[in-house]
Amino acid sequence: KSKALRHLPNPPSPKPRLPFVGHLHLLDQPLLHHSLIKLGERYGPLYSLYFGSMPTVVASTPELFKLFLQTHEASSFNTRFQTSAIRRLTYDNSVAMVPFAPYWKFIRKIIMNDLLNATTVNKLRPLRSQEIRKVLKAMAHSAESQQPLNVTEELLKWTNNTISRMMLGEAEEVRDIAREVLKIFGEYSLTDFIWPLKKLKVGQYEKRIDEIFNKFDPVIEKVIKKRQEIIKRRKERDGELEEGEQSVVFLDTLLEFAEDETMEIKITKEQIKGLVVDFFSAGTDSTAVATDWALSELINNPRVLKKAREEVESVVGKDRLVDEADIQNLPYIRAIVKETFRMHPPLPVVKRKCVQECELNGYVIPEGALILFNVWAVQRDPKYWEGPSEFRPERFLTAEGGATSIDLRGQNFELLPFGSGRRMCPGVNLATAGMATLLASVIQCFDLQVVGQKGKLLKGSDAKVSMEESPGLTVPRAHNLMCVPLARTNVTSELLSS
Ligand code: HEM
Repeated sequence: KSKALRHLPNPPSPKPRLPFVGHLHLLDQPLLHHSLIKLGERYGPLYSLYFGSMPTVVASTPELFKLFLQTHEASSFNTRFQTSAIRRLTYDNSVAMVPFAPYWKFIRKIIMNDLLNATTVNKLRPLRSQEIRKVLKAMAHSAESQQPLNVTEELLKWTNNTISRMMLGEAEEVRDIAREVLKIFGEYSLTDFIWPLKKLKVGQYEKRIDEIFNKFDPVIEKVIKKRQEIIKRRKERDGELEEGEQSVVFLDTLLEFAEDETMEIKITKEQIKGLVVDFFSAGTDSTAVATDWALSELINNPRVLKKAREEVESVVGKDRLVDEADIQNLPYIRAIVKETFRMHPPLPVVKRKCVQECELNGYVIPEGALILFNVWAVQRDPKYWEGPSEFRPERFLTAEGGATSIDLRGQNFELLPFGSGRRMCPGVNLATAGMATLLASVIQCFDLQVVGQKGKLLKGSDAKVSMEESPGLTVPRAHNLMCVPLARTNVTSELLSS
């Protein structure tokens, strides 16, 4: 501790702290957020742990979130902690992980102004609509053949295809290898916390990282070469697009910036590759998992589904498919999205790193500490939410049916599924718009009949989906959502013939 703060304690901590593992043995639940809640019952809303040799501080009230992510963010909590898998597979250039330094500012500005800004995202609306139609088409096929559909898998394909096409102009090859990258990001690597293990490289973890890297790199190199050719040809035609060519491809934008002498920083190929991995890892599973939770809640809450369907039918009708532009007129659907993120944040524990020692609520937060914000706990806390374990979208609506002022943009500290502050998620609009459109389209076109574990259709009050969680990079439902959709509208037959 510095001299100025020496008189202050660290947040309370369990005793004893064991050699090498620190307090890791106390994480005795399969999911981190549940272990942290259990420890919080004993040590309060702000406490410290050692993950191996890594000092870790856990916070779990909106007031604390605000202190960390607003009051002290700029000076102390502006960076994240990265594992060795993330470092290697993002070419040590993940925008999500790099320190709060000129490169982060530069690339974050590009993301906000040139990639995920409203105009660019709008230009890609037809692409997103095509990808939603693919999901609906798979449902229509399943409805016709009466063969169960793995909806969870379709949703993952949907988000991977969407991000892949927006980013690279194509989907297939990169998508599969990107899934492997994500899988290893999600694995809990003890080698990163317990230093003797680092030397032993236990569990072949590092070897697998290298194998995945060696598989991923040539694929992305090939895509980059292809895009460079396309950019060259386009320049020769004075910027005119080829027949059927996508109007925006993020990779093209980035490659053009790399050639642009007037840019304040010259972005390198490694940095571009890092950003590609970032968008896959940040934007695919998270959106698919959240949508899966939402559909499951709708299946388990027929009252909510009925109300949502009434809204879609009165605003859009039955003769045309819901479009992303309709979402602004569907407040109940938007409330369903918020309620899903409240109950099932795909990242239940938001992580930051303390880069400068800091006093907070009478305690010292040490430099280098990993900070864990237990967003899941706050979003289910009866102190902040009435009937927190009930799926009730109405809580986000006024008496007149409009939206309340609580949103997902990091200003309401009791609801932070996308984080808050300077490093808040830049994909919040893209993710919520896509999710709302997909939900409204499914609600409009199908009834999802649930298939149970034994492969039989579940009927009446048995037609419920398990809400058990499973661990990973994001927190998905433990079981795949298997359904036989039942077509509700003529739009479905049009889907099959398209
Ligand atoms: C349901 C979907 C999503 C959820 C729940 C989610 C959640 C989050 C959270 C909690 C953070 C950390 C925020 C913080 O530390 O305050 C984050 C960061 C980030 N997200 Fe998302 N995200 C989602 C979708 C997306 C999408 C679609 C993209 C991009 C296409 C994206 C790109 C990023 C990036 C680049 C960062 C790092 C930002 C930085 O460090 O400056 N996310 N996201």
